[in-house]
Amino acid sequence: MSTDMRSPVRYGTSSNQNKDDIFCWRDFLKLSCQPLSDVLPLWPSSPVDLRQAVLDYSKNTKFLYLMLTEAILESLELMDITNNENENDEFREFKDGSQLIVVNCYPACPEPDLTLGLPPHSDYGLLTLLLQDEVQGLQIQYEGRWVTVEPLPDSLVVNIGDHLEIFSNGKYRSLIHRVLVNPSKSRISIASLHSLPFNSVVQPSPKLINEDNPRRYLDTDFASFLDYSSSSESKRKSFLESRKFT
Ligand SMILES: O=C(O)CCC(=O)C(=O)O
Ligand SMILES: [Fe+2]
Repeated sequence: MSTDMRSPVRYGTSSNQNKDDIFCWRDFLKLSCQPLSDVLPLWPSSPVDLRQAVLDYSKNTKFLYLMLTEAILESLELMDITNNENENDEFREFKDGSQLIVVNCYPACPEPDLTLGLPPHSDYGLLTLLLQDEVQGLQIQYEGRWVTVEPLPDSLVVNIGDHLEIFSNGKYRSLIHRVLVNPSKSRISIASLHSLPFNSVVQPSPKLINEDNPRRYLDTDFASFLDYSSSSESKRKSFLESRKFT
């Protein structure tokens, strides 16, 4: 139950149990995935098949993440995927980035109207690949309304995170979402969060900035995110809002 946000294995309750005045109805296990050789021995050894299952899952989601990343870079005209020679710096950074597997459990809640599984937030990072079970709960904010993301068997939900909004200078928008709880059923979701390497500076791609498209976001890094999260300003404004030029 480490309070250190950089700790490679963390479990806990709510969103941030050290800071939250009111707890959310959620338990979580967070497993960092790199460098694998360092972190694997730190992952829980029980149940016995957990390490192998997470390992397989992280490799397969990373593969899918890279396919999506290539398509996104191509859509931004930053990469030509028909040309294999053209492995550019952007793609290399996306590939060498960090991956975090988050297992969320939202127990059945006798008074679901009094709490949330997770409060409204956007994900820190580039992309999140989310597997939800058959119980409803996830909602996204769309045109000022909360819209339920219906669970579809054998499918993943792909969420855009703050890094991709900053990197694309606002062409891709990170998505506000929240989780409701259920009066009779518990719900489990598994999120694979993909970010740039921990030490990199996230900034709008210089190739996307020109006179018609001026830079819209400040540079940012993981340390400033952690500082912001523990500051009092974070109660009033999201991290992403704090990175926008006004
Ligand atoms: O449980 C869900 O459906 C969403 C989880 C989530 O938003 C997160 O882990 O950041
Ligand atoms: Fe999220």
